Amino acid sequence: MDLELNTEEFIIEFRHVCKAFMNQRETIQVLSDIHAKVEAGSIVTIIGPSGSGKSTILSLCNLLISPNEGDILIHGKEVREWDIQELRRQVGIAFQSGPMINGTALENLTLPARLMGKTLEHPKKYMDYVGLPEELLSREARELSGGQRQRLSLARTLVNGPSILLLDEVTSALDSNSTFAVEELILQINRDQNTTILWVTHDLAQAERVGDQTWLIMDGRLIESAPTKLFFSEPREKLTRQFLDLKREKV
Ligand SMILES: Nc1ncnc2c1ncn2[C@@H]1O[C@H](COP(=O)(O)OP(=O)(O)OP(=O)(O)O)[C@@H](O)[C@H]1O
Repeated sequence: MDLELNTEEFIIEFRHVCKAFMNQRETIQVLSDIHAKVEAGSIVTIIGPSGSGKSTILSLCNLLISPNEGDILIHGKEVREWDIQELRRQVGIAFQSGPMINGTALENLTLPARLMGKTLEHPKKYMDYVGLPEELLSREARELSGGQRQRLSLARTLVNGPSILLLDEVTSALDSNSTFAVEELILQINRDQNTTILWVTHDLAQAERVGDQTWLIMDGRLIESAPTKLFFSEPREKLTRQFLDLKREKV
């Protein structure tokens, strides 16, 4: 993995970002005036009700979709000014479903390197990182269990040595042991390489365990952004207190 230490203070900046989706009948406003900064090397956990716009925030950061209004700066440069391949090398993304191409686990793992015209030197290292046995490399990716596929997907994201990692519910398909192992792995990557992480999760305990900063998104708005410990112990906003109370009642 490349070791690229970030030296700037803020690695991601959202400047009054709005996103709407249009279908034939209507325009659906999904994000409204998201204005926030992310410190280099930090882990931001993003929580909020289903459909509130959390995944949309991630998709904007590596230009899977574009904002309708506002700017998103990555390393100080607006996303739409980036060379798309370079942006996606810098900004890795991993999803809950761990989508795979047809082929072996090795072919999946080496895909990002091959797309960059490179060879992946030590595939076993990545398998070790994510707690998968080397023997799985020769297996068809579609034959792997959901949990194994997720870990492979995460390993594949790490191959380019991204300075930013976007994680969308990456542990929700895993059992609790695997969840802790993957969390530990992600924290290790964050520590070792100063990787900045935006981590969408439904699991409040996880958000509290792993976050430096936590954001609550509701109805496409950033309701509260605070250091994680404070966010959970002394939330400022009434909506945050209500959301946390509701979620805790359900546990
Ligand atoms: N490509 C799209 N076209 C139209 N609507 C979309 C599109 N992507 C997302 N949406 C809508 O935007 C809203 C926010 O979706 P998003 O996936 O960001 O929410 P979320 O907070 O991540 O939800 P969940 O926690 O359930 O994953 C939803 O109403 C969703 O239906």
